[in-house]
Amino acid sequence: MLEVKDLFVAYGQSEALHGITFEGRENETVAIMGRNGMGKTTLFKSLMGVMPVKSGHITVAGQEVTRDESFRRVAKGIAYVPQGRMIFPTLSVEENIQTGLENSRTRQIPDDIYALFPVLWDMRRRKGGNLSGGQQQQLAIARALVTDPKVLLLDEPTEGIQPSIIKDIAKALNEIRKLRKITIVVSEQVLSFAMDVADRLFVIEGGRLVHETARADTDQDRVKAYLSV
Ligand SMILES: Nc1ncnc2c1ncn2[C@@H]1O[C@H](COP(=O)(O)OP(=O)(O)OP(=O)(O)O)[C@@H](O)[C@H]1O
Repeated sequence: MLEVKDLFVAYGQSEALHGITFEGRENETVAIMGRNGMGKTTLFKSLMGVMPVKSGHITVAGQEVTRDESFRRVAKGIAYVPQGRMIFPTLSVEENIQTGLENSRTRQIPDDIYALFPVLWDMRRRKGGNLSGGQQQQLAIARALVTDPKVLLLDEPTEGIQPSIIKDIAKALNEIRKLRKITIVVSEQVLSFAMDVADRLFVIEGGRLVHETARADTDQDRVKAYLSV
């Protein structure tokens, strides 16, 4: 569903990704694990078209998106939940979700969104900025989902979120995949969360994927060693 082939990305003269290749299959969740500064955010920004690609290819459901602007990628089926969530603090929860519907014919929020995140229904008139970190994360996921993506990208969804809520987010991601059979790609530093949601795990280090493992075969100590400084 998502194919990434030999991706090179640079900040000016400084190359940050040195040939990333992986795929996310239909109805599969993959986790990209790595410490701060290893290239997770750069990878997600280049998948979403926020950062240009130097060379390589990105395809979604067989369609090339490598040189597309972000809004075209959304139309072709990618949705993005950025690091730090980036919700609109002064808009209501409902309005925040509707910003995801900007290019669709209806402003109607599909019922299954509130079924996935009942707390957002309870809070639909509140300002986004008044929600807790975990609720804002759910809001950011809801906003991404209304575009009906084939591929959902989440950059460090557990960052700054308390452990009990991390479990709720894992549950929601598993539910989303079950209902929609989409591809989910999540970047993470929390191994227990990745083990809860991902079918396959990759480790990124210094802008390269250095380790790949299926969940069932995961040597957790080995992955932890990559994640510790
Ligand atoms: N705006 C920038 N200009 C130059 N170099 C950058 C810039 N942003 C990131 N980098 C470099 O690119 C590399 C990858 O950074 P990136 O932010 O993708 O890492 P990350 O794994 O997402 O870390 P974090 O968890 O802190 O977001 C790092 O070496 C970083 O210093």
